[in-house]
Amino acid sequence: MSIILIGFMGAGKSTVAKLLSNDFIDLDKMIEQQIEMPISTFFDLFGEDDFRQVEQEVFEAAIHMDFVIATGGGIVENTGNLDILGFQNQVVYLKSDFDSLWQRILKDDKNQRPLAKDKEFARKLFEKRTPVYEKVADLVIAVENKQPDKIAQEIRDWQGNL
Ligand SMILES: Nc1ncnc2c1ncn2[C@@H]1O[C@H](COP(=O)(O)OP(=O)(O)OP(=O)(O)O)[C@@H](O)[C@H]1O
Ligand SMILES: O=C(O)C1=C[C@@H](O)[C@@H](O)[C@H](O)C1
Ligand SMILES: [Mg+2]
Repeated sequence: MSIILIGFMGAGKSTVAKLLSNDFIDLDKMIEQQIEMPISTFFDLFGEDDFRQVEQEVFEAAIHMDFVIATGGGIVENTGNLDILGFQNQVVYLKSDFDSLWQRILKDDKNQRPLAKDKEFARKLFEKRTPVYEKVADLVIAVENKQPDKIAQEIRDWQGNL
C-alpha cells in the first residue's frame, strides 16, 4: 500500500516524500501535468470546484501505483477522497501549528498557493481541516523545528514496525 502524506500547505509533504522515495508522486505536479497549466492559473480560470474534481480523479489514479504520495493540502476537502483515505493504512499527517506553516508559506517563493493569499482566510481553512487530518491519519508527526530527514526517518521507523 502507498504511504500517503497529508497536512496543511507548507507542512513539508512534498519535501519529505522526496526523501522517502525516488519514485514518489507529488499530486500537485501530477495535476499540473493533467491540466497543462499551473494550479493557480486553473483556479483563476475555472475555480476551486473544478480543481477538486481533477484532484480526485488524479488521486484515484495515483493510489493504484503503490508509490509514496505527497497530497495537496486540500485533499480532505472532498468526501470521495476521504473515502479513499479511510481505506488506506499508511496515511501520515505532518502536523504543525498555523504560525509556523504561515512563515514557511511566506518564505516559499517556488510555489503559488491560491488559497494562501490571505492569512486569516488560510487560518480558518487550517482550523476547519485540522480535525479531518487527525481523523483519517494512521500516524501523526509533529513537524515544527524538525528537519525533513528526521521526519522521513520517523516514518521509516514506524513503517518498519507495522
Ligand atoms: N521540516 C521542515 N523544516 C523547515 N522547512 C521546511 C520543512 N519541510 C518543508 N520546509 C519548507 O517549507 C516549504 C513548504 O514545503 P513543501 O512544499 O514540502 O510543503 P507541502 O506540504 O508540500 O505544501 P503544499 O500543500 O502547498 O504542497 C518549502 O520551502 C520547504 O523547503
Ligand atoms: O490547501 C489547498 O487547498 C491546496 C494546496 C495545494 O497543495 C494545492 O493542491 C492547491 O493550491 C490547493
Ligand atoms: Mg506539496
